[in-house]
Amino acid sequence: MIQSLAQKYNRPIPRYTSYPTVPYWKEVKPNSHKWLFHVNESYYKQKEEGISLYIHLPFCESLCTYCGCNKRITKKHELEKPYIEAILAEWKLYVTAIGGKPVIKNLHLGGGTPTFFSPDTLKLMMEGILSQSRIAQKHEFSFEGHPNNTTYEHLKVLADLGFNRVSYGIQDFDITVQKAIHRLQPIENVRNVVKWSRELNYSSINFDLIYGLPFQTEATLSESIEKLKEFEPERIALYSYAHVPWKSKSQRGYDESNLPQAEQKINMYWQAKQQLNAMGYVNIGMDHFAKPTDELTIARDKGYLNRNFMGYTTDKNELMIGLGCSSISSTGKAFVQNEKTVELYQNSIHEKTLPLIVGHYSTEQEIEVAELIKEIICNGKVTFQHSAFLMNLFEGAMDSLKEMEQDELLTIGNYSLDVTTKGMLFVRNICSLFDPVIQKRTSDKPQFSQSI
Ligand SMILES: C=Cc1c2[nH]c(c1C)Cc1[nH]c(c(CCC(=O)O)c1C)Cc1[nH]c(c(C)c1CCC(=O)O)Cc1[nH]c(c(C)c1C=C)C2
Ligand SMILES: C[C@H]1O[C@@H](n2cnc3c(N)ncnc32)[C@H](O)[C@@H]1O
Ligand code: MET
Ligand code: SF4
Repeated sequence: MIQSLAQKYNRPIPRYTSYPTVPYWKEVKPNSHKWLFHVNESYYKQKEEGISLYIHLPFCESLCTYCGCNKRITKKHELEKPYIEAILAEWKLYVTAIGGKPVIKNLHLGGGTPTFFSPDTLKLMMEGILSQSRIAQKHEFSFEGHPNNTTYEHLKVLADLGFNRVSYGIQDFDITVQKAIHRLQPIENVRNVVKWSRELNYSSINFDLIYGLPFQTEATLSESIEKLKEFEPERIALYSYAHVPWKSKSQRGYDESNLPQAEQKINMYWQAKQQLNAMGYVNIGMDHFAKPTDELTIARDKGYLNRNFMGYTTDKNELMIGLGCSSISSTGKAFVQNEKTVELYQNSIHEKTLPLIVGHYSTEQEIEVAELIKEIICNGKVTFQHSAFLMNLFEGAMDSLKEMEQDELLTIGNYSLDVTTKGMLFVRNICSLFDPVIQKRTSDKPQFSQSI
């Protein structure tokens, strides 16, 4: 049954970390005055609660061949200083435009590999950021650590600066898979970083895992999940491998016959889900798991689970400022993305101009669709009764919805939908029914990963 569903629904579909999705944004080289006007407007609405800050730190010493992130592979640590100087200069441009020290509620260092940077450089960067900000009382500061190069000093320096969450890229414990993805990562390294994180009182540890990597099977994935038991991470992101060789050149080296296909991926996910549930983890959205006491589970239960460019979050802030190359900023209805390469990013900052390459200002209808998609992908439950426009969308999708109901992916109510547990695996397909852009899409040009 689930096998035939794989064939039927496996299509290129966005991951819906925003709506509209980046390839469909309309503004090329957005005007920074107009963007900053939107930032100010959004900032004043949430001046007291605080904003989210994302800082992209792109360098990695070694290339993992599956990687779809924006990164620069290098061993030149002399690149660290000029990069953080640009980050601080970019923050200053925002602080000047806002005209005061913004309160920061959520802060995330992503990558690339933040722990490529020395603890001293990270400290310098964070002190620079925080000297021009106020930290919200109940703040969440997190970073992505690579188990192979995160040191006790990194964890200590960041904990002293207010960091209380850490996410480790695990991907897979299996040695054959690790060889195939060019990422040898002894479990001993994971033991060390987890032990230090606990000693330093990080309140939440996340593990990133991927299913669908070369040579993975249900059996190897099951063993890897067994292995993570000893670490008791509060959260687990179990991502579906996004095969996008037109975008990530290193993926072109994969022999596609070694990659698990859609049906096998579904089986892998399903088995991993059962295993994680048996260990006490709760499903959150399409690819996250969390302990019942974790804030992510509480957010889901209380209905404030959110989704942004980093995936699922508990973050309620409307304004998210992204610093660094390729970073995305959003006010909820206006979006911009920065220059993608380190050089173009730094050049623009040296000229004291925001390095904006694309952007988008949503129409009222796009905001309605964005809210709808967020409800479906976060809560698996949605009503269309808010407006005639949404009711129309619902009616227009009726044939496909009925088919999905027959496939037990959802149940249809009175202008409402409920996604089933099985349907959560196909939630990108469900969302895409209400995405006019995808419905109308005719181009053969590859743009998104397959939905499974
Ligand atoms: C936690 C780190 C981040 C991950 N992704 C992003 C960050 C900061 C940012 C990001 N991810 C994507 C985009 C493009 C816009 C969009 O589709 O909404 C941005 C700016 C999507 C994306 N991410 C990956 C790929 C291959 C794509 C392309 C879209 C697709 O076809 O799926 C790789 C990847 N990065 C992260 C994850 C979890 C992931 C793949 C599952 C983390
Ligand atoms: C930030 C996280 O993004 C995930 N990640 C990076 N590249 C990919 C990809 N192509 N497919 C799925 N997940 C990916 C890794 O799990 C990493 O830890
Ligand atoms: N680069 C780190 C790792 O692979 C963080 C996650 S990937 C952006 O472990
Ligand atoms: S997975 Fe992490 S370490 Fe590996 S190349 Fe991507 S960003 Fe760098």
